[in-house]
Order: sequence, then C-alpha cells, then structure tokens
Amino acid sequence: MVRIFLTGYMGAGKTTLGKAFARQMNIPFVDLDWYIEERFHKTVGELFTERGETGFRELERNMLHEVAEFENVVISTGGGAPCFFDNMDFMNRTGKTVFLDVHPDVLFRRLRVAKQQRPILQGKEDDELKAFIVQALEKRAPFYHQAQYIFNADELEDRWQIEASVQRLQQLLGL
Ligand SMILES: Nc1ncnc2c1ncn2[C@@H]1O[C@H](COP(=O)(O)OP(=O)(O)O)[C@@H](O)[C@H]1O
Ligand SMILES: O=C(O)C1=C[C@@H](OP(=O)(O)O)[C@@H](O)[C@H](O)C1
Ligand SMILES: [Mg+2]
Repeated sequence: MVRIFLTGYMGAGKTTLGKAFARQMNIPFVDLDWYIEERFHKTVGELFTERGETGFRELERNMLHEVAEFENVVISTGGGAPCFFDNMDFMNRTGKTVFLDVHPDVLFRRLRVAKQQRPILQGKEDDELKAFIVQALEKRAPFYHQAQYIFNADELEDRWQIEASVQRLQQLLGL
C-alpha cells in the first residue's frame, strides 16, 4: 500500500507533479484543495472569504483526515496544510511525505501569473509578492523540512520536464 503526500509552497508543483506521478503509478490522485472544493461546492477563495483563514484551516484538517483514509493514493496538499495543527505529524504517521523544494525565484515566476486562484496572494504587486514568498518560506520551512523526503521541483515547465521529474520522484521513493 502506498500513500504519498506531496507538500511545499504554493506554486511548487504539488498539483502538477502529483497528477502526473499518480498517472505513472497507475493509482488515484487526490488534490486536497479540489477535494475540499467538491465537498463544499465552493472555491478555496470563497471558503476563505466566508470562514476566514482560521475556518478554512479547520476544514482543511478535517478533509486531510478524510483523504488519509484512502489507500494507494497520491495526495497533493495545499501549501499551508503542513503548517497547521499536527498535520505534518499526522501525514508522517499515515504515509510517505515529500517536500517539493523550489527556489523562491522560480516560485515567484510561477505565482505572478497564477496568483488569482490563491486568496493569500491576490492583489499583491510584483515587489511585494517576491518579498512575501521569501518571508513565508522562512516561516514555513521548519514544517516542510519535517517531510521524509526532499525533492527539487524547479523544473516543471513542460511535458518533458514533468516526465523527467516523475521518474526522479519514483527513484527517490524507491517505487
Ligand atoms: N503544464 C504546465 N506547463 C507550464 N507551467 C505549468 C504547468 N503546470 C503548472 N505550471 C506552473 O507551475 C505552477 C505550479 O503549479 P501547481 O501544480 O498548481 O502548484 P501547487 O499545487 O504546488 O500550488 C503553476 O502555477 C504554473 O505556473
Ligand atoms: O499556501 C497556502 O496557504 C495555500 C495554498 C493553496 O494551495 P496550493 O499550494 O496548491 O496553491 C490553497 O490551499 C490555499 O490558497 C492556501
Ligand atoms: Mg495545488
């Protein structure tokens, strides 16, 4: 039985790599944000607005516990999930955890064109976004570094890079 949790900052490629990796492994893929959106019939942005971040983090934890019941699955978590409650411990107990480590410059490049869907980043100008990413990474690093595996995910820009990353991840996990 394999249960793999992909963690890392927004834009690290958890969703992109998780999906491709699950396909290669021929097992189901669950993206925690998508799971939440389907369960609640609302976007992550709407849930943030309605419940505030505190309310979102509570339901995120509950949904994490729900998806961790699945067997033979690749789960991409939201970037904040490992940093609240005992979520990181919980994931380490129930599966293999991977931190997708990406250079802040790469995160910035990816996120400046994809910040709209991410409530925490909305409305930030480039300079502010860059500084915000660097600061947030510093705060979150102690949580991310509790993962059992660290994987460099700087190169996910096209189909070939994604495929190469999938192979590398399989090797890292010995699968
Ligand atoms: N197929 C792709 N080709 C090029 N860039 C992509 C592709 N998929 C994702 N990206 C870029 O990589 C970023 C990270 O994607 P995503 O998987 O959503 O990260 P995460 O789930 O960790 O937040 C995206 O915001 C986008 O900029
Ligand atoms: O880092 C965060 O706090 C968040 C990351 C998002 O997921 P992605 O990392 O998949 O963008 C999503 O859960 C929410 O917008 C909050
Ligand atoms: Mg994602």
